[in-house]
Amino acid sequence: MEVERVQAIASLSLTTDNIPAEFIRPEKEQPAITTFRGPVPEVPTIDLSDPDQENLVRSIANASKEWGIFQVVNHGVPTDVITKLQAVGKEFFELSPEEKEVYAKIPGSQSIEGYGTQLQKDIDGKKPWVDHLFHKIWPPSTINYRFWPKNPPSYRDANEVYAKYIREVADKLFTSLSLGLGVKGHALKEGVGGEDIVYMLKINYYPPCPRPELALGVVAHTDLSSLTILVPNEVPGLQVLKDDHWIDAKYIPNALIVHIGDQIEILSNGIYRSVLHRSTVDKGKARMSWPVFLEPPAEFVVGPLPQLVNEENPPKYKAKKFKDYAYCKLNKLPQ
Ligand SMILES: O=C(O)CCC(=O)C(=O)O
Ligand SMILES: [Fe+2]
Repeated sequence: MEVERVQAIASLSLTTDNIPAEFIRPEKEQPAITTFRGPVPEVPTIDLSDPDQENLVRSIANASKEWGIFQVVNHGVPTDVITKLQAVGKEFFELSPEEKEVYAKIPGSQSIEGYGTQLQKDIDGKKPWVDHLFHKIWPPSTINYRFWPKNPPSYRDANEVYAKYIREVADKLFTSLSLGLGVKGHALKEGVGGEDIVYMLKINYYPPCPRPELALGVVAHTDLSSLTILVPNEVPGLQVLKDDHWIDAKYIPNALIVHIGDQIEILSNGIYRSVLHRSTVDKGKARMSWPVFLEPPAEFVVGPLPQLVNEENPPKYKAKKFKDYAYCKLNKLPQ
């Protein structure tokens, strides 16, 4: 069966100024109705180059407890590395449909890697306004270059360079997050797989949408990962649920957006929170984002850190292999 890409639906919709009914969210989800417009606190921004280590640890820990999301600036990834990552991803999505389909997900495969569109509708029978490309960028032994676009030719180099820098940012985050829990600096990284952590890149491509007030890009969810480190483009759209309000994360050029994922919530026994978030779409411009999901290896068991569990603080989560956790979450089964 030929899969319908949202990008193709979007080009047809441009002439009709309407979108197919399966993209119209129920009112309880429509961004025009549910986005909070009052005065709102802002997603915290953290300067990763802060020489005051204690202050850095405190800010990261507070943001992860109160928000489960923060933006980082002065993170050490050079601007041109981010610009190239964005440029080659955008060039890929601007290729012809035939050229992109070469990288399509393999039907029936267990792997999420490849170019794709969410096929199953959600409980309301609705679809998200987004296409994507998934592929691993680290460790080298896990990479399948079959899913890395050959065009543009600099795609591979741009992604390899980004992977190298983003690992340094991740290490720094894991250390601060661990120290913020009062455990050894390496505890969280080791707790999600250490050097075997899988870096899964996703590119989200949200085509322009004639009725952005009715549709959603990615619907409300928390990430399965340990951490997610995301590069957005200049079109705002990320929203987070804070104190029961959906609020916009502002676009800060060259900042990276860090999400606490489910695995860090579990390891911290609920001290850090994985953030509920979603994305909206734009009428005139394509929004894009490049999240990298830092995932434990499939067979790796994640559970609350023993250092954080005692009689007063019993474990709030079961220890589970990551693949079993992911299976239950994706199939909406109890954990
Ligand atoms: O595009 C965004 O900003 C959010 C994407 C996202 O949450 C996801 O792909 O998991
Ligand atoms: Fe997400």
